[in-house]
Amino acid sequence: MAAVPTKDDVIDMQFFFCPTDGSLQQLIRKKQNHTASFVFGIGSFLQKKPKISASRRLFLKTKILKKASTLLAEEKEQKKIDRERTLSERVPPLKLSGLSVQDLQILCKELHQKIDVVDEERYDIESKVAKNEKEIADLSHKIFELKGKMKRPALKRVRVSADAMLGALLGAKHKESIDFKANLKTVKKEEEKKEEVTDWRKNVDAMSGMEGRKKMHPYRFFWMSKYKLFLLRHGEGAWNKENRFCSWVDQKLSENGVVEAQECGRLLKEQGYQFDQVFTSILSRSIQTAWLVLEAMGQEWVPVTKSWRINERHYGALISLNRAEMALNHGEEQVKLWRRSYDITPPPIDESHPYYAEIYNDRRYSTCDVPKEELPKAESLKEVLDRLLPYWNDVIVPVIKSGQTVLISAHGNSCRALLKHLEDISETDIVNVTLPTGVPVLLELDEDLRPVKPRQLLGDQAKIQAAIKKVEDQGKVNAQNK
Ligand SMILES: O=C(O)[C@H](O)COP(=O)(O)O
Repeated sequence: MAAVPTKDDVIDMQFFFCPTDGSLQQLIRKKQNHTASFVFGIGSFLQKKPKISASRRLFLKTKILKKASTLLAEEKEQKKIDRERTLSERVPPLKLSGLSVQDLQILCKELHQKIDVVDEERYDIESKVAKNEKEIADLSHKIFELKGKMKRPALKRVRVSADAMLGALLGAKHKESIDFKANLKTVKKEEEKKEEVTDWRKNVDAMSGMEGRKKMHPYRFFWMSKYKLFLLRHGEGAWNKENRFCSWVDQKLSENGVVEAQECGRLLKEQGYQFDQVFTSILSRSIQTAWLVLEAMGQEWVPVTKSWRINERHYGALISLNRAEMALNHGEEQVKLWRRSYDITPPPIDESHPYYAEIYNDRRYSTCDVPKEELPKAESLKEVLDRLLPYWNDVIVPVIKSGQTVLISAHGNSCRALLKHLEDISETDIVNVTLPTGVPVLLELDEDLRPVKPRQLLGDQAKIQAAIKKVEDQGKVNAQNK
């Protein structure tokens, strides 16, 4: 029995800790009725006690996670038992004793025929699934391109009969025969029909609710890339290598990090990019990365502006701790919550923390646009975005809109926060965004700074995927501290 929940389960559990977000709770209840209602109950309980201290809340959350994990494991075990029981009912063991050679041959033939039929059905289903998946991917891509760029027509209430509702919920499937070839034909018919009605470009005004008002410029449907923006997570830092939460501790780049930054600069140069302004945090690893990139590009003269608002997320009391050890002590799911959730703030740093004095006595934090006492003591990703947005809007946006190409040499989580804002990523989906070190992210934006296409991580895609996985795995118990 698996004691540790799967990735999906973990995501489910993250939702439990957003008791103010009704839609997420519903999703959980749909997925894991039993566990969800248990945790939901405690979540509501927590909500009713706003004065609860952060450490107490953390303690309770950890307990809840453990309980939820046990319940999930029990559910899984139960499902396994049910599956085995169903299989033994439906597939009785073969009785071979007393059969002649001829009987055995006939039985073999029959079994082969059955296998052929099942195989054929499997093949048909797989093709249908692949076709649907492709269609979903195409539609998602279209949604991505359209998101935020057209006014959605106001939805009207319509009366739908129970039959029609059932049809809408179940699709055409409930009327179809189980002849898969016939189904494939049906799919084709549906597709042809869909193409007719979804050719909305031919009827742009009606579909966008624009009749009688200012017409959209036709090019709005081929949103042009007006600005290019580059985000960069600094090269590997000394503590990335040791798998410790580094955050506001001012670690320098590791040897590998230096190479990563230089390679990033060479790649950008090869691809012919030029920067007009660079923004960094006030942490050395992001500044060092910017310098190395500009040096490799031969663009050392480009102005570099620094702000604490671009700093890495403040990991509070977690600073300097080893992620794999934390996973061992608190569970991988808890570490993932701390690292990737949107609005969970880790426990705050206090004066007893070994790095408190080093951080807050550092002269650089006396130069910030907020008094030192008001600087964060721990931050969720949401809080990172809250402190980053004013700087983005007031300082960086005007530079980009003046036509300058900007590089933001920042950190894993300050980049994630900005991506969430620019790409309008949901609180649920941002959990799955992880950036590798030293890989430039190119965003192509329209005149209102909305992305016109998906972000591009520049470089060897296989290496980038492996690097992302490595960062994700840092929060696992057996993470190698290479
Ligand atoms: O602060 C750090 O240690 C990293 O730069 C970011 O860590 P994370 O990948 O655990 O968010």
